[in-house]
Amino acid sequence: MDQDVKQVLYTREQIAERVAQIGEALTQQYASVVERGEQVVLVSVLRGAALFMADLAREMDIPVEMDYIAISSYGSGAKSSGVVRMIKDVSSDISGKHVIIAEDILDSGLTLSYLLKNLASRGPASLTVVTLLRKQTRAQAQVECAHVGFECPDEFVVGYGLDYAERYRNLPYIGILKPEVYQ
Ligand SMILES: O=P(O)(O)OC[C@H]1O[C@H](OP(=O)(O)OP(=O)(O)O)[C@H](O)[C@@H]1O
Ligand code: HPA
Repeated sequence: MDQDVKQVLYTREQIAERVAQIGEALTQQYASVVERGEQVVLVSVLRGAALFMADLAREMDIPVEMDYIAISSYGSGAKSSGVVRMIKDVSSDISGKHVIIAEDILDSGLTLSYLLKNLASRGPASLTVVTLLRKQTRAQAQVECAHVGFECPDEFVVGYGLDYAERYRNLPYIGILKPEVYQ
């Protein structure tokens, strides 16, 4: 897989360090909520963000529920189809809970815009977005993020959960995919 990567952007160590920082910040941010006996739920957007959430959850020193939602808009291509589809809903009722959406990448913003609207309609106590990567692209729907791991260049990236046609998710680092692989 390494030979298909043009440039490594974030190493395994850099990702681990940043995820730990975000986990610590969230622990502090939600400490009072937990003290009041309210529930915090981490929602991972499958499939890409599964690795990020698994690592993030272990960097948080407060009790959290873990749930999963599956959304797809890229299919097997490198461009958003523009049509966001929910493939799997969360398993539990999120009303009255503090929801933290853990996403791997904010690119066009379509996925998160859809998700925020959808989850907000269920009456959570609060709704926050944490994304590991935010792409520096001009055409992006406005999505407010509580934490961004890295501001990433406008290139197609893979690894640490991010795929191209279901490949490269298990790369331990994040890198730019060689354009000849997807063009
Ligand atoms: O901001 P956007 O342009 O909407 O792109 C971001 C979304 O695209 C990818 O998901 P994808 O649809 O490829 O599904 P996957 O997580 O299963 O790879 C990625 O994991 C994000 O969820
Ligand atoms: O750059 C990307 N890589 C992988 N999946 C993605 N989904 C949106 N942007 C990307």
